Amino acid sequence: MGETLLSGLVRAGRRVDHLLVGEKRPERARELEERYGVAVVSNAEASRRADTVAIVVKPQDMGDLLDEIAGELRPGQLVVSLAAGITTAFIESRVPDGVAVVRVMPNTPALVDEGMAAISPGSHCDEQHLAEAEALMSSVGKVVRVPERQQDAVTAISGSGPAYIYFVVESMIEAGVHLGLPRATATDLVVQTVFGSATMLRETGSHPVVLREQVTSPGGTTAAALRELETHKVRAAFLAAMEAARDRSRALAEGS
Ligand SMILES: NC(=O)C1=CN([C@@H]2O[C@H](COP(=O)(O)OP(=O)(O)OC[C@H]3O[C@@H](n4cnc5c(N)ncnc54)[C@H](OP(=O)(O)O)[C@@H]3O)[C@@H](O)[C@H]2O)C=CC1
Ligand SMILES: O=C(O)[C@@H]1CCC=N1
Repeated sequence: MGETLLSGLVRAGRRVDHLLVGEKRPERARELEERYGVAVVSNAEASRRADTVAIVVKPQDMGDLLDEIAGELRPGQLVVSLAAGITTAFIESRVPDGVAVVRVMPNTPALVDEGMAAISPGSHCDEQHLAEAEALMSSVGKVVRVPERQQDAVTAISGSGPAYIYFVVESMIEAGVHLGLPRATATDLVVQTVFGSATMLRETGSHPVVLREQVTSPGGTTAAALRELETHKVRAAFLAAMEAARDRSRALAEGS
């Protein structure tokens, strides 16, 4: 996710001499320097020199990382965390008083500038800090502001969401192959169908039920398929899956 954000900032025209990357593995540091022309430095140096520090380590590594950089941070600086589950209160408790913290939940379509990010302010954040975080994430897609109490649900919906869509795509391609289509044909059909459907949702603004009804001819093929999806409780499965993701996000906050 960190490289996705970095690549988006570079694509969006941020000056590479205004970006610093903290990376601990030397071979990975060289790779990032060569690929993007950015300076890769220690986490401590990046934290000392940057006005905005974006943290994109796993939630389980967050405590150690904050302990490593806390001594370099100063009041007024902005820390933007992209980690699932980790609360602004947790970060604020480990950095100097007055450091502003914004919690962000991004997603991987940021790699093609079609990301969806939700941002929430911590307790020392002013409008300027929030606007800075918004500008950062706007480089790679759409941004909404949400109260922090909604971030676990956001994580379950849009943070993990791309994986559910890929799962559906994968399942439809497999079904196409079962029905006798060449795999390449099935893949083209499914990918364009998902892309076209998403574009219709965004461009018409119509409710998905309305769009679904337009496809569903009386007594036709779609009605036959949808009845099977209901029989197999796919709607209930989606609800259970997203509750599980929300609960996992909450548990990450507790360090498990
Ligand atoms: N993947 C996704 O779709 C999304 C991820 N996120 C969040 O983004 C964060 C990263 O997730 P993801 O990219 O999937 O995970 P990855 O494991 O791919 O990336 C985490 C990176 O952090 C590096 N890292 C760990 N400790 C340090 C350290 N002390 N200093 C510098 N780098 C360090 C790791 O390096 P190494 O490999 O050497 O250990 C690794 O490259 C998580 O908090 C996740 O919740 C949020 C939304 C979506
Ligand atoms: O699976 C995860 O924990 C991360 C957070 C959201 C998407 N990926």
